[in-house]
Amino acid sequence: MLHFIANGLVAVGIILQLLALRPVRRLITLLPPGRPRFSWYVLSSLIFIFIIGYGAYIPVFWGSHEQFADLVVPAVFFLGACFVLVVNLLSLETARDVRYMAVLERENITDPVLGIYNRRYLERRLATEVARASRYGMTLSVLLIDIDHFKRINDTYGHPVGDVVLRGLAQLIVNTVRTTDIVARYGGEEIMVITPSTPVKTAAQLAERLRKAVEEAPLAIPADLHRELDKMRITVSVGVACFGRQAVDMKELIQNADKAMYQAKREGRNRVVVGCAPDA
Ligand SMILES: Nc1nc2c(ncn2[C@@H]2O[C@H](COP(=O)(O)OP(=O)(O)OP(=O)(O)O)[C@@H](O)[C@H]2O)c(=O)[nH]1
Repeated sequence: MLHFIANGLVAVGIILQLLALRPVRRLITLLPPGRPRFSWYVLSSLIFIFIIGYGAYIPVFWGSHEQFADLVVPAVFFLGACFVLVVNLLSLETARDVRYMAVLERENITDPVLGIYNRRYLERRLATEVARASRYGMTLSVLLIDIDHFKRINDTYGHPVGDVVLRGLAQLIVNTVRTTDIVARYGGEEIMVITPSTPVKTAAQLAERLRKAVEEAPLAIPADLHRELDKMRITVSVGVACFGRQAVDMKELIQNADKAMYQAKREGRNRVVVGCAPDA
């Protein structure tokens, strides 16, 4: 009887270890290549070695379980296998939760139409950048970009085409600015670019480069949205503002960018207006 229990515990331990390999395999597919993934490969190799060890135990100690104390080792083997299985299942569940939370967090800060950061993130990030610029005496500029006569596009071709144009513009801006710049939707058809550690002269040059890039690169319109229209030319008006004497906080920075952008509209659109002194 003892002999049966001992070998039974070890045999179930083998099955549990084999089952424990499944969550490890799934976990590995969730992880990007790198050290954690490699570590899980190492762990699955260790489980293989355990399985071989368990398998070897049965024939080696066959018939040697005569008293109750002889069950200690098989019991430890069994509990060890339970432990490995539970840890692997929990690790998989945790990895899935973390991944899900990362997706939620990304969705929470992303505009669903434009695919860039949303207003919530913009405000949080701008507050951080203003605090950093103020604390370390660094330069900080923002660009407010608004599509000219966007209402006409919506009215003529419909809102879905308007959405595609907005998305195309957002992508063009993301591709034109530095990776350290932050591109976010400020409002309806307004996009803001935060350019940390950037003096007004450089920000103005970037604004002009963006304006020109938009003017020169017609945005593609998918055939299923509009049969006759495959490309759309748009222009933008850009307001530039900088942190410093004329804007001592986030509110003033946004106000100045807004004022400069509306001045660009008044002056005929498709232009850049810099709303701060050249030495800022
Ligand atoms: N398709 C689409 N349109 C939007 C979205 N958000 C705002 N709009 C539209 O953007 C247009 C903004 O129009 P206006 O503020 O009058 O400005 P405009 O026609 O661009 O003219 P100017 O800015 O003066 O050059 C409105 O028609 C809004 O409905 C959006 O997410 N998708």
